[in-house]
Amino acid sequence: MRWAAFVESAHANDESVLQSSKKVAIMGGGSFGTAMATLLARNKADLDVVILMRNEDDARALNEEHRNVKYLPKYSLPVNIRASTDAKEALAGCDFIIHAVPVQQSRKFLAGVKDYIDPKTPMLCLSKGLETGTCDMMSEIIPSGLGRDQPLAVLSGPTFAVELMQGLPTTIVAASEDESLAISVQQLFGSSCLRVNTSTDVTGVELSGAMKNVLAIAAGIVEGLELGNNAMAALVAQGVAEIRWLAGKMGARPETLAGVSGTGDIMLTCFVNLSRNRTVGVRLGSGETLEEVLGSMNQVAEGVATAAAVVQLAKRYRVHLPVLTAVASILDGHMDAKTAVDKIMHLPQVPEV
Ligand SMILES: NC(=O)c1ccc[n+]([C@@H]2O[C@H](COP(=O)([O-])OP(=O)(O)OC[C@H]3O[C@@H](n4cnc5c(N)ncnc54)[C@H](O)[C@@H]3O)[C@@H](O)[C@H]2O)c1
Ligand SMILES: O=P(O)(O)OC[C@H](O)CO
Repeated sequence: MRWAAFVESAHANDESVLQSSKKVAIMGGGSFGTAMATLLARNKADLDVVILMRNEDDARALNEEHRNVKYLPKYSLPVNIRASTDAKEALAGCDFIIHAVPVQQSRKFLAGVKDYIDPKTPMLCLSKGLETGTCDMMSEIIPSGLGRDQPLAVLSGPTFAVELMQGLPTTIVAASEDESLAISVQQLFGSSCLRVNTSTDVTGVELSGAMKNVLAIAAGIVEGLELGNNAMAALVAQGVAEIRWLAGKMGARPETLAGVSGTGDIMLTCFVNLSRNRTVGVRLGSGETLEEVLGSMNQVAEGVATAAAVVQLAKRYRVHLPVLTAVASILDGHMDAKTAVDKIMHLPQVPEV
């Protein structure tokens, strides 16, 4: 992560990508899709920012009231944001298409819209998680769902949607195997309230964004069980190591895991009550069932589905992940939270390495 003033960059504060862009579509009209749409619309007042929604009533409400009434009702949206339920119209002629559909629904969703997407249009993915069954990352789901390679960047970091809406200072990482695309994303989104760090470590950025959601559920469980601050700090440190062990074996770079999209997002999601994944954990630790928790939420907590994929990957890559595996066991009902803590505390005493 390089925030130093002395870092020379030929691209620093270059707004040419933003200036040449005329239309951007966002697939998925939830809280994060809406927040990132808002940043773009604020960056350029005559940019056509269209959110592709499923529900006619939600789209009409957004167009009439300039608010996302379901997910971010308190915030008024810039007038150059509009909603559409017509995928063909929304996705035609875009400079960029942003993907903000939850991970488990993405493959099917993409197969349904692929014919309306120009194969040359860069896709920018905001979704964080792993697909159950396949264990695929979004950088694998997107080409598979579209049935072709598409220019792709993934965006991940400590970025609560509501704080973006409030214009609070935020940093995100844009990762692409194509460095010039990552730089384009930086130029498109960069502003006085959003720093965009570029990276070519797609695997590192995606895996840390996906696995931190599982760790945040664990942190929430510790909170809900009232196990104290010592336990919380030890749990998160152990979880960070487990993410490093698995992601490292899968090709992630250590400096990515230590950076803003790794440690930064882990700290945010594990320690701050705005996190939906942490909230799931708090409620489970307080004695609610998973059915009760999910039944009362109208937003996605990606860590719930990703936990099972992490267990499969741990087996595939032969790494022992006691904390992340325990989360999956609690979620699938094989173990209660107190037993999981007891089991972890009775693991063999080990050297700190
Ligand atoms: N909210 C945040 O602060 C935040 C921050 C960073 C990343 N993310 C990630 O962004 C992704 C989206 O999260 P969100 O917060 O916008 O979720 P959300 O729960 O607020 O909204 C989900 C959106 O997806 C749509 N959707 C659900 N199933 C769909 C389907 N089958 N087809 C089409 N659309 C469907 C819903 O209608 C809704 O508009 C997640 O992967 C999340 O982890 C969220
Ligand atoms: O609310 P959560 O737990 O889905 O977390 C949102 C973002 O991923 C935080 O960066």
